[in-house]
Amino acid sequence: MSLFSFTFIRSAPFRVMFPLFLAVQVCLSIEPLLILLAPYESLIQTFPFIMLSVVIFLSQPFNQGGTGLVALLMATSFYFSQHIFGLKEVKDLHWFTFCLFSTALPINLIIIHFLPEKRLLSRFGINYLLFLSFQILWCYLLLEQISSEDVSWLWSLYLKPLPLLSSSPLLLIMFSCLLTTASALVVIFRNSNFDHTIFINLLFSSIALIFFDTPPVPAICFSLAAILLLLSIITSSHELAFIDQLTELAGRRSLEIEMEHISGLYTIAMLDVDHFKKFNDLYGHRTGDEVLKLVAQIMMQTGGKAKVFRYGGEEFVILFKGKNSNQCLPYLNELRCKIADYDLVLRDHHERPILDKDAQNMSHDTEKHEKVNITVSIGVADSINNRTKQYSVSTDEVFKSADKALYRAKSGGRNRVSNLRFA
Ligand SMILES: Nc1nc2c(ncn2[C@@H]2O[C@H](COP(=O)(O)OP(=O)(O)OP(=O)(O)O)[C@@H](O)[C@H]2O)c(=O)[nH]1
Repeated sequence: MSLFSFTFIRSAPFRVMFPLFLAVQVCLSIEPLLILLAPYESLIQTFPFIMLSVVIFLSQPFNQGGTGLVALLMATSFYFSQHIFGLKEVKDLHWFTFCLFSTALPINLIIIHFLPEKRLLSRFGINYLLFLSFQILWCYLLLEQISSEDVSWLWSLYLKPLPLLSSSPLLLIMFSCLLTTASALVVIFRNSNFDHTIFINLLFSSIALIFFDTPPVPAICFSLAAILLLLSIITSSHELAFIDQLTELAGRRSLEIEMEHISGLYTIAMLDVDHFKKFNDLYGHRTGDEVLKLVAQIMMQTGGKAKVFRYGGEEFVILFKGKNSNQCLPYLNELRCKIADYDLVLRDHHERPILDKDAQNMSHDTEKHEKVNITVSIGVADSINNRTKQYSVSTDEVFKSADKALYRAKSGGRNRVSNLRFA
């Protein structure tokens, strides 16, 4: 996996470590940052709004409504924390309301995470915006009602800071850090785009809370969160366009782009799951999907620096650059054997929908052991013209040859690799 590939940027370690690295850099460089950014104070205060507005705007055409909602929440929180409640004398009513907002921000991020539909202009999005307005109104009314004595009482009991760490109440910092840690674990174990979005915002709002009285640190934190949100919109759009959602392999569009730029010596292998229609009919479409995922996982381990793509349906393509088809055969035979030897344990075989006559003849033993084996056929061709010995075969012709070889593997009895050089 290359350091600059989208696969690396989408990986769970990168998604957790990169924002953490930036956050640590901010914490360690506060003094130089204060000096460096002093002349640009007003720009720094405006920058989060500019970036978050860009995120809100782009979230709509890119169909990333959840990210738009989060950006709107971050912009609202930044506005209230900096322009209304922030930096007033400690322990007064404004400070208390700032604490309320600091608690509300992580809670709201979690609420957005659990919204069933995360589009800004949907029933849930609009209801959520109403709920957000209600929270602001509630804070306003509370501020009107509560007295300084009440705040002092709360302060002495619950809102004590740890001066060595921050002027913010320790309880709030702990709450925020706990949610951030939990969301980092969710990214590590599940690694969805939206988990990542929530993690970024929890992390940077926690840092902003710790350094709330050291401008421009909160503005830097909100700006970094916005920049990472933008990056997240780009990577998830790339994912939708180029990655197959079921198998998580590169999709057909990625293959087309790869083939537009390919030249010289290369080999194409087309792989097709045998009797997959019967498999679907026998065990159900959902089990069929699981099989495709499994085949994809095994294919990802193919040796010889192979690049693996889902071509469509139950067909996959393997690309070997710099190798002729003979050099690729050992890797392909190893892959074929690995798939054939894999004992697939079926969990819901009782729900099988159709038992057609041919399907009953498939090699399975599900009644006793709930185990089944699948096989694949592979057709191979390379870019060497057999007559001239030059790498002059067009990509279309290599594909046609690989397809022909696949047909030969199927008609030859399946579960085999057939090599066909273009002549
Ligand atoms: N579960 C599942 N099935 C799919 C998917 N895409 C295509 N299929 C099924 O794959 C089957 C392909 O069947 P065929 O093209 O007839 O080929 P086959 O049954 O594999 O037979 P041979 O290729 O001759 O061995 C069809 O039944 C499709 O419905 C998918 O994403 N999930």
